Amino acid sequence: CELTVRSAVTIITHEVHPVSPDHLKYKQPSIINGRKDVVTVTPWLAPVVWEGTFDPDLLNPIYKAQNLSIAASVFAVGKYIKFLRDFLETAELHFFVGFNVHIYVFTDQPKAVPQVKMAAGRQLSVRSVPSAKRWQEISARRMELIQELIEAELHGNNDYIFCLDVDSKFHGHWGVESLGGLVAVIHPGYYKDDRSVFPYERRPLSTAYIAPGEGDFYYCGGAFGGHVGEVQQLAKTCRQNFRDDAEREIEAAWQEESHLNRYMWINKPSKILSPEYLWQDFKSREPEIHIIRFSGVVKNYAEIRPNI
Ligand SMILES: CC(=O)N[C@H]1[C@@H](OP(=O)(O)OP(=O)(O)OC[C@H]2O[C@@H](n3ccc(=O)[nH]c3=O)[C@H](O)[C@@H]2O)O[C@H](CO)[C@H](O)[C@@H]1O
Ligand SMILES: [Mn+2]
Repeated sequence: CELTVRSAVTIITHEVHPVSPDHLKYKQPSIINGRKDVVTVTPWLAPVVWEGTFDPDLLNPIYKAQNLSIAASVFAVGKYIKFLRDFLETAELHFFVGFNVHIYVFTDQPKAVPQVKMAAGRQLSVRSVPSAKRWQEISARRMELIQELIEAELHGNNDYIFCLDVDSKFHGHWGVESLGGLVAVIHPGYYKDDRSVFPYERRPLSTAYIAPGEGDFYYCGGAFGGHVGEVQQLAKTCRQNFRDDAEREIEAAWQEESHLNRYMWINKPSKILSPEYLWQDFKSREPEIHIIRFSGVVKNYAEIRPNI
């Protein structure tokens, strides 16, 4: 697992300074006034994105000039196909509007993929995947398929990728402020908790093990992303570690989410997205959440999953 450790220098050298169009008009920045109710930078100096920390009038022109392409992967296997229409329709309204977006749908029912009208510059591709008997397998196998997708198709064609749960909808702007080398989303369920109660994998036998007193945040398995090269590394490592665990007959507490948390503990994300970027519909709104951008729908697990 420690093979995954790469020096922070590799990540920092990826970052190119932003170039602004000349004479761009936008609100004057301040280092005095701004969000005071939340932390907007990690101890390793990665920004934490909250509403009010970025200016789309400044960011959009900077990124527009780069002619970026953003991929998104979403899996809709078995009964989860029913979530796909809302996911796709709301992505049209909120997810990287005005940019080149390529959504890859992985499903065992290609014919059931809904026809959703997409704006110019946006496209959808459907990939067939077999079904599986256990939801844990479907969820964890995403890492393997994401790695293969990046290696087979994305290098050179897409700059960034986000990997998203299908049982969710967009409700608000999700755009270029979310881009970064390695991007993690803070899980909405644990961000006020002490790390001792995070549901990390706690058995030392697993490659996803995180010891008591370790860990930064609890990140979501349902949304993560970054440069395609970074996500390839992440997916490859998590897939390999999941397999190594399987050989020892151990499955991490939250499957690929546990492996992702282990990966992000060593490979610190270069940008962190606040829980605005993955909320849950059943949770009541908290005062620091000024906007909900993406949120998991309420679902009946017993009814939609192939196993309990
Ligand atoms: C919001 C969030 O962070 N959710 C994570 C959480 O539980 P969740 O309860 O959100 O997991 P889930 O049931 O939504 O499964 C994750 C994803 O796998 C796909 N799927 C799953 C089952 C199935 O029968 N068909 C299918 O297509 C689908 O894209 C779904 O969104 O923990 C899981 C651990 O395994 C994943 O890390 C999820 O991403
Ligand atoms: Mn989910």
